[in-house]
Amino acid sequence: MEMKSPPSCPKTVTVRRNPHRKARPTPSTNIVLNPTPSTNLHEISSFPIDEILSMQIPQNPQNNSSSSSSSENLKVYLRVRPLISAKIGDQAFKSRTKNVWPQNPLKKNAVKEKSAKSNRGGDCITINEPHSITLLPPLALQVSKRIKSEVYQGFSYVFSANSSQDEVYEKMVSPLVEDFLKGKSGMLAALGPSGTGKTHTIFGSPREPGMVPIALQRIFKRTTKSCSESSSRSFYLSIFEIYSERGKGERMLDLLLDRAELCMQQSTIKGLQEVIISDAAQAESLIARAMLKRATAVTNANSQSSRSQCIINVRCVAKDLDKEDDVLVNDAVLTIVDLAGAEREKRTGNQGARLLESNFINNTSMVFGLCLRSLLEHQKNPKKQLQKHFQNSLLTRYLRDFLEGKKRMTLILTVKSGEEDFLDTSYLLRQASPYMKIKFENVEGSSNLVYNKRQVQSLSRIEQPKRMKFSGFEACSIEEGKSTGEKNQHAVEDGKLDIKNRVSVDFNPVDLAKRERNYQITQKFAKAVWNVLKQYNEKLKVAESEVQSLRKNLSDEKIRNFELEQELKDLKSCCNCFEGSSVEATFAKVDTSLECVINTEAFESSETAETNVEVDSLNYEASECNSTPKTYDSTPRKDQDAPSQIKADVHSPSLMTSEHNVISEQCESPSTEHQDVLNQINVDVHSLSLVTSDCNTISEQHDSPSREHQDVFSQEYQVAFFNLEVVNTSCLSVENFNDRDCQNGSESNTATGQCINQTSEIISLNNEDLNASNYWAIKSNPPNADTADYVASSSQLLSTASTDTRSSVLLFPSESVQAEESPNSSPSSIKVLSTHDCDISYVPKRKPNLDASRKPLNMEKPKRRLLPASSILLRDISALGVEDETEKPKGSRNGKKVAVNEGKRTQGSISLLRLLKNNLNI
Ligand SMILES: Nc1ncnc2c1ncn2[C@@H]1O[C@H](COP(=O)(O)OP(=O)(O)OP(=O)(O)O)[C@@H](O)[C@H]1O
Repeated sequence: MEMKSPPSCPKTVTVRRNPHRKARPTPSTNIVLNPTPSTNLHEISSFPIDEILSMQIPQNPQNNSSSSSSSENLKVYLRVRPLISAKIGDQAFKSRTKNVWPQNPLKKNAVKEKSAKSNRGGDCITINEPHSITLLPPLALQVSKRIKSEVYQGFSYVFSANSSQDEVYEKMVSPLVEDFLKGKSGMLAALGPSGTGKTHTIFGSPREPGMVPIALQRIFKRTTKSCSESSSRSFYLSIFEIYSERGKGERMLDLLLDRAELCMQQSTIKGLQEVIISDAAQAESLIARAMLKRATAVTNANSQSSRSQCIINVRCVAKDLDKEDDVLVNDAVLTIVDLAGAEREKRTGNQGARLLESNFINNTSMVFGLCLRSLLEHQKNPKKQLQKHFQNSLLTRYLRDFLEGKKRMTLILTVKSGEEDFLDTSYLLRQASPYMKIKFENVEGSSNLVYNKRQVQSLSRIEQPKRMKFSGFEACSIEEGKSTGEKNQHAVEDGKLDIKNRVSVDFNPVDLAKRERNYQITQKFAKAVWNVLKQYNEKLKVAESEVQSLRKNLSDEKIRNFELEQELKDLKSCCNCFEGSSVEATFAKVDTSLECVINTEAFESSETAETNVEVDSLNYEASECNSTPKTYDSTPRKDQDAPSQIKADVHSPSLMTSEHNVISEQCESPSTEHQDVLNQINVDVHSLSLVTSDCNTISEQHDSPSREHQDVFSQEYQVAFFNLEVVNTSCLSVENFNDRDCQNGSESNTATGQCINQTSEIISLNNEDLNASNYWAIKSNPPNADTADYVASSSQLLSTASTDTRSSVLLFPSESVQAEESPNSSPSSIKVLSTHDCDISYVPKRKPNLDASRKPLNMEKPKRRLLPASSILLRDISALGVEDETEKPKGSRNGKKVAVNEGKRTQGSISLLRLLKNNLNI
């Protein structure tokens, strides 16, 4: 929308009450009429969804340690038992055969032959590197069964036949012991065929102590160095075996308590005696005595073959809380299991009860292997349920947490490298090689034994927000949490798991990492959404301010448009205004002429009297015709405001100022055609005394909409001073012109009456002081009784003043009033106060010089006829019975200015002179 400048108007006519309004600058937004996108706002960045989803959750160092432990695969070590010479083997065989069941002579010979062959043959195991071996089948098998060599790798370490016990301990058991001393529970299990050195590795011999003695020595060696640790910890030793005698079921026997029968409830063993151990020697002694109580037997594979599963527990108990490090040391158990070696009947040649024992041993080994397999499959495919094979054996039930991957476990496979051991070795390695892929998701490793209190609190806090709404992914996590919670509940019922175990059950590292990542993503997402919403909110506020400013501009433009339309109307009516102004100018000229006539006549009529009137100047300031847009008409205006100001300055020894300001306002209906007329007449009269009389008359006319034409409300005060006789005599004639249709002019009349009163007072004072005779001729048009009262009161004042001064005042009602109101009212309104010394000042009615051709609409409305005062006077005089032969009202016709010919007197003046002469007896 483009703003158009208003049309140029004449300066003398156009009054711009509402000047140009410039477009308001919109606050801080550079808003224009055609709104464009604001440039001061930065563009809202796109939502960083990719950034959020691609973020990486930094891992907690503690979690890293735990994850390292949790991601630790099952450590599987391989130890190859050295080959024993035939001699030694024979001696051993001879010595062992004493303790075994009676052997079948045929089988006995067969075993001897095979052992002799194995001793003669080479090794079937070739250690490629510390982590892999190659299993070579015997030639017979290669030929007959086309069995090829097998490579097994992935072992944590492969101990050769030359490896010492210490080397095995350092590389395999020492980490467990260290963790144990740090509070981490762990298990070491020896698994392998019979006679491959499991018992030798675990317990050893006096000359070659096994892992348990070395561990005890290392444990107490460490504790004795630090008095604080020894004083704060205590170690308990318990040894029991699971034995199946003659296939009658499994039994749990306490080896430290003379093979006392034990029972298992859930995962705990009731009645198990724990012997506190204070040093390594004591522990070794206890272990030695326990080994003597263990069930062993002589088999063809081993002269002293273990017939039971032996479990040794070394438990560390923290005495008090280390307050300095704020570390809570809990119980840690180092579990070492010496399994009974699997036996093949062909090799062992067992029969009877021993064969039943072999079944039990093989079954236990098989369950153990099944548990590990199930754990491995479960870890590969979490949807696959973890088979509860552990329920099939006391051993696996006891080692449930380990076999379910909740606790760290280490396996050592023992094998023999003889050719006759190829099948057993191959079977073991085939079964155990997948175990190396088993991962222990064991948070217990980091938090089970030694963990921070704050960590427990943080984990508890993570568990709390169950009221939060989770997505589908987290809902699955919750379901998993519930399942783990149920499991944990069982553990609580068992009374075995402590708080660290419960924590490990509820929060595995994978779930925690996922939850942490989801939480971080959700938090980032919420922050990003919040930032975007804030940006949009700011942009919305700016847009609202723009809309408001645009609305304001629109309203301003509407107003301006309306004003321009009004000005256009004013301009259209301006032409008519010029015509009206000419009419008003004519009025003014007529008045001026009349004034001159009056004054001239006054001079002439007061020939005998000493009249001294000095009129320095009569300034008639031109009437101005200003078209003011004060009134808003929908119809073209025909008459314009015609404020006229007439100033008459009359210099005299004294200054008398009479100022009459008449302000009239008309609130016109759309049908109004005439506007306000403001006439102000300032008369400055130099008189004897300084008298100032201000009369302000305000009249308002409220025209009914039905009236089509309005009369011009005008007030004119014409003042003429006549100084009569000797002393100054002031004769003030005030003529108030009111239209005949002015029905609501009470205020103006009232004000006029007040003005008259004031003037009367002034005159009365002058009369009293100066003893002068004043002749007042006040022609007014009282439309109501109020004005009449004022006139009457004024007449009274004047009458009192005129008693001494022989003055007469004539009050003339307007002709129209006389005509419309009542014909009888005119005599009543005409009061001859005095007939003595009458000096008449008359003001003829003015009649606008309206040309019918130029204003046809005004033809219907009553014209303002300005009749000469002489005609009115003659009419009044005729009412008084004064004869005037030649009198004929000679008013202005058709608005023509009455020419004032000083040399020729009008009929009115002649009649007036006659009347004055008669009254004054001149
Ligand atoms: N690494 C080794 N060095 C020297 N001798 C060993 C080694 N391993 C085993 N032996 C000897 O082999 C024989 C059998 O060992 P061991 O009893 O430990 O086998 P095992 O696996 O426990 O058999 P079983 O399962 O029947 O109990 C023992 O006499 C033992 O001394």
